[in-house]
Amino acid sequence: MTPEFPAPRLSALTLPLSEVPAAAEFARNPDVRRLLGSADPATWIMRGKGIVGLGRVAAYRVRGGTRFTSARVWWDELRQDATVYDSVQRPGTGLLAFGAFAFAPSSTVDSGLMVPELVIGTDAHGAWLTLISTGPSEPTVEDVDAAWRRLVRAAPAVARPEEPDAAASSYPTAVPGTLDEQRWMEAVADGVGMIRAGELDKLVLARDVVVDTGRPIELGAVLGRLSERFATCWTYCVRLGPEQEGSEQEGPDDGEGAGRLLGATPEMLIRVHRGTATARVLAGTLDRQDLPDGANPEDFAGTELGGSEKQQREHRFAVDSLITGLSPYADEVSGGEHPFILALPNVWHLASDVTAQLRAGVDGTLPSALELAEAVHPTAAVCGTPTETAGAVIEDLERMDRGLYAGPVGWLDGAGNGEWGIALRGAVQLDAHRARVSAGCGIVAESDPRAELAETWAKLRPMLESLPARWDRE
Ligand SMILES: C=C(O[C@H]1C=CC=C(C(=O)O)[C@@H]1O)C(=O)O
Repeated sequence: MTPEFPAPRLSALTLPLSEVPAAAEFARNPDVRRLLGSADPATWIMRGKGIVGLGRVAAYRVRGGTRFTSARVWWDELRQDATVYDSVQRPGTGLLAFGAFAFAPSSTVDSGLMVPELVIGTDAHGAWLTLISTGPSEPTVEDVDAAWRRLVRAAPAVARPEEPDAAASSYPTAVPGTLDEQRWMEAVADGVGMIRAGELDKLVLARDVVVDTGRPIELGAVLGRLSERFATCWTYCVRLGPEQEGSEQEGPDDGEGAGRLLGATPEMLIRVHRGTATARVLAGTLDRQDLPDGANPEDFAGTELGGSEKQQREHRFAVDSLITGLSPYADEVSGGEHPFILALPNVWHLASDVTAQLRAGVDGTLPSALELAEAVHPTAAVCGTPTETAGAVIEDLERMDRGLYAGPVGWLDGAGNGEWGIALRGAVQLDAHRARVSAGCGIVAESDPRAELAETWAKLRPMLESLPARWDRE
């Protein structure tokens, strides 16, 4: 596919936020959630820290089996030609792109990268701002000030979204997407049959629903709600371009926001910070709504998840697939032997944190976060074991193009650092007020279709409850 722009010549200037006069008020409380009211933000936020991108200076969109490689080639060219002035020098400073990649090589949905004009980042060490512009001349502090005034709408306080409507628990506006509930349970039963027949060990089957919120989706409110309620997840949002999945018309009249991917994922596919790779693998789920009256939540999760041989096995497949993908790039991979229980507001998961010290390749460079995302995607948390068999069975049984759901979403910088989550617990906007929301479940020999259906609702809930949110701007 032709790039939206060929790799342009870019210049980037990164400064500590405290050196940007126009950002003085924001710098006193640099919680990046305060930026969510700006137009069309790209986000990667956890506990109020992370990265927000505004505006765009370049984008690359691609489909097919070489989508990762093509995007890497484009990014390499762009970063080699760029002039970067970076006085902060931390992961995420200097040149940066947000990106999202389709789950399957056969997807007809675009994958790609997009480079924002302004990047505001915070980590444990402080806050910074990067202005990226086209052309070889160094951006000045005046340029940064002007871009801030043009692009940023900093709210005085963190978004305070309304509590969801009590009626929202019945999800009156969510209608089945590709398969209705009955047909999806039949697909799960078919999958269980194939596993029992020894055709594969594990399979992740997903389904989609379409939500019409009945009023324009207020993006800042939705992201604000997700990032507050799911503070320990990564709130992601990226729109690669105007003509994407769900666009019913082509060109500038596309439904507003069509193709935007957003959500709050608990699963870190791969993070690379200065030569160390980390991942948070999740598989094995328990709905918090299943907690019996009067039961102790920790004890219940410990017994039902930690003590379940079925859940542990489902989890092990996911960890093993991650380690297999990562091992060729690392001297040592550790973690995953003793899964822990991750408590989220809607569910508990079995979780493993895996760490690897990366090894330089034959060209003497360390693998980048995007290279590793390609190497480990798709893990058995979203596909199955063996990977190729599971991928083919998924296409056959789900009967849908997953699009960006369950693919890598995140960011990368010019030094190879980056964070790529798995696009779970999210939605793709179809137009101003409709979104497609997807969720899936790991299926093993003992899986029960009705229980798996209930699990998909538990995983759909975060988005379904967040979409209709309004933002109290007072
Ligand atoms: C595939 C999804 O979740 C994965 C991540 C955590 C737990 C999972 C499970 O227990 O099935 C899934 O592997 C999803 O949220 O759509």
